[in-house]
Amino acid sequence: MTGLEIRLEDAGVRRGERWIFRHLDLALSAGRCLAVLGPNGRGKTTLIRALAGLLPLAEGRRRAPAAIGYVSQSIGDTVPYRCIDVVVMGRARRIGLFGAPNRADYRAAEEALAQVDGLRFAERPFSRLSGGERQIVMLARALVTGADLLILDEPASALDLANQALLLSVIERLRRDGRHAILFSTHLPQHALCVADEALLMMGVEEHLHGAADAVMTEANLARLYGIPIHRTRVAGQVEAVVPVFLPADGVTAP
Ligand SMILES: Nc1ncnc2c1ncn2[C@@H]1O[C@H](COP(=O)(O)OP(=O)(O)OP(=O)(O)O)[C@@H](O)[C@H]1O
Repeated sequence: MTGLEIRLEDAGVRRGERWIFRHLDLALSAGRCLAVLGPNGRGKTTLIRALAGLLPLAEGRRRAPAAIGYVSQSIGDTVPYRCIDVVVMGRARRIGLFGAPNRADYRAAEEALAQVDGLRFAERPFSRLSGGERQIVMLARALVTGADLLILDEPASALDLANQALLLSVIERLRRDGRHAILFSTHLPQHALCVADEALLMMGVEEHLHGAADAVMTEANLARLYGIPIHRTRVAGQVEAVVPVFLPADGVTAP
């Protein structure tokens, strides 16, 4: 374990006159993984940007390490570089303002791409990748920072099922090494159940349910969070899926 910790105390962020969240307390240390859940527009990205130090708090306190591996939700499609160069940019803190990346930086970038099964993208222009492919490259860029704290905004939003599994295995491996703290937002509650120790449910501007993922993500809490009936169902061994309950209006079900 390291002394790594990110912490928010009684934190609030306002957009104009409107509070996005208030009175939010959060602490995450090395070896832990926290998932942030909430419906569209509830404030997950706002919280993540505040945690990453990209948005100021209107009230409360933030304590965070200087180095953060951050993957944003929106990834520009105008970046004219090869993917390997995009990943190397994650070394900027190590390289320094006036330095140039060396062979070791490129080797580290290749290793990071290999970790996410993305080596095949290395020479391709980032701007010509699909949304999911870009997400994979940006994950490699967060890994290559060497930062102990990773903050990932909906890292699975564009990933197919195999790459979702790959992402979860990367998160799980980082969590288990005891050096990293990982915080991610998601619209896929089963991802939280798979790899997160803790979950934060953003129920409302001033209501945040935070606790052990399994304990806080009850069907009742998830139903209240999303405003629809939700089932947690065991699909394989300890693995659980979380599904919305949807019945077609005409009562027809698939054969
Ligand atoms: N730059 C901005 N100026 C004003 N309001 C903003 C700005 N960015 C976001 N908001 C508002 O803040 C609220 C929270 O947005 P945020 O992007 O944090 O939600 P989210 O939970 O991440 O949503 P989603 O799941 O759809 O990505 C939304 O109502 C949004 O319209």
